[in-house]
Amino acid sequence: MTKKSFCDIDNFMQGLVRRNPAEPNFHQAVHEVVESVMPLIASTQRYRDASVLERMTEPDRIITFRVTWMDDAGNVRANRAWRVQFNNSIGPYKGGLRFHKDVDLDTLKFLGFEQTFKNSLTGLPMGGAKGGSNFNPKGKSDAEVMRFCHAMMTELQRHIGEDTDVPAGDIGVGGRELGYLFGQYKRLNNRFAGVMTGKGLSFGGSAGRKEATGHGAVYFLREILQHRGESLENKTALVSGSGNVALYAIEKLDELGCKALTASDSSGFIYDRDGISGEKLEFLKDLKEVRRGRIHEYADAFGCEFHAKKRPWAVKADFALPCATQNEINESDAQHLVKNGIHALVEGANMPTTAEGVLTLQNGGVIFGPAKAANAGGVAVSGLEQSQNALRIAWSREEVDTRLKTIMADIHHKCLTHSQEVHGDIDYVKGANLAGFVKVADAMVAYGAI
Ligand SMILES: NC(=O)C1=CN([C@@H]2O[C@H](COP(=O)(O)OP(=O)(O)OC[C@H]3O[C@@H](n4cnc5c(N)ncnc54)[C@H](O)[C@@H]3O)[C@@H](O)[C@H]2O)C=CC1
Ligand SMILES: O=C(O)CCC(=O)C(=O)O
Repeated sequence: MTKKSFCDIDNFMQGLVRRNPAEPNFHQAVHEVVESVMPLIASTQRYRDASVLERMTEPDRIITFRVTWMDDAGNVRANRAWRVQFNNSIGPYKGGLRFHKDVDLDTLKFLGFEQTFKNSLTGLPMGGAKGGSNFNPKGKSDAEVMRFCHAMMTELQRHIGEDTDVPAGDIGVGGRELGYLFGQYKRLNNRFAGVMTGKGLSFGGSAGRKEATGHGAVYFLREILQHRGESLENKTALVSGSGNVALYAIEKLDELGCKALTASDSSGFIYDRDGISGEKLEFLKDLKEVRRGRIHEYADAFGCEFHAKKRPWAVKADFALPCATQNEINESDAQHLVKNGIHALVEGANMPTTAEGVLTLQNGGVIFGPAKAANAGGVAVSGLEQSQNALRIAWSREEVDTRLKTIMADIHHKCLTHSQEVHGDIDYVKGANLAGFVKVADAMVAYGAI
């Protein structure tokens, strides 16, 4: 009998789209990886024989469930939630939970798929997963969020465990939500175990986890620049978002001498020509982490520009760090960035640039740091939180930060060694995809046909 060959990208994608209709984000994420890894698969018999790509693009399991909770007015409400356990070849499933009105299976499949490669890049033993709900936290009271989280964990707890699946935060899931979720896990199971990361510092959380994704993205940018003999000092950057990733990217940029000029939320962006730093950054943290207010309040307080319903990509700067959400930089945004001479773009958010946007940036000579590599610092410190929980110890902030810097430098090095030269520059997209792929693929081959 002859064996089937799937080494044609279009053929492979047609099959994937047929099997997963109406999931454009998942198609986009897979296509980018397939383009990078297909030449390697074509030349590597053991990957072809083991059908690694077909298996890697099919989640191990998807759990769908209803979450019923009561709002403050006494109405019974129902939401849909999922956990996509994508691939546990190199470690227990690991990845965040997202609460946002637009969450659907397409979003969580693209995120779980990406997470598998990202977690592999960290060098730590973590598989890939993602979960969440179409629950909209906007405008909900603390008590409503608590009841929702408790109800969600009542089901989710059956499917997670420190050696099985370890969720964390993502959009709409921060310290408050993780506390409610972990508290309910502990109550239902009568055990205090490292089944979640991003926990509060007084109950098993790691120093530096809150800051890790934003700080890590800036460390990755610094690695890119250092490799070229350049630095962040006296430069400027555009940042989108004003949540967990954005706030700590702004903080680290400021610390390393680069002014963050912008921040945004779904209502628009602020443009502060003097840079977001000092008491202004503290105001923004309080506004977003504590008071949960809107971004225009920063402009009201400090007299800078607020652009309603706009994104910051037409402002001139040296670097861009999209840190809000997927596909927030399209082709036309990318053209603005190229026209304004942006030197490098590093993705803090997951897949914030459309496929056309990535091409435009790369063809326009912008150094492009993809999310899998650039924002891996968050999950890396989650991995360190798991290690600390398992050892029942707590490392200092300095210890965690040193390890984070080493991991980000190591990811940069892996990208370089796996990348190919395009347009006279290093292709970090190919480098990250290949480096992430090889480790997972080798483990899958070792296990045989399971
Ligand atoms: N929290 C983490 O450790 C990690 C997060 N990420 C990714 O970073 C991005 C941001 O996540 P977090 O900062 O954790 O979430 P967050 O909930 O703390 O902040 C999200 C930010 O994005 C903005 N936003 C959300 N949807 C938007 C939309 N449709 N249009 C414009 N702005 C929008 C929000 O206003 C907010 O400023 C996401 O893509 C997430 O998947 C990636 C790696 C780790
Ligand atoms: O810390 C984690 O487990 C997951 C972080 C995350 O969701 C991500 O890297 O996108």
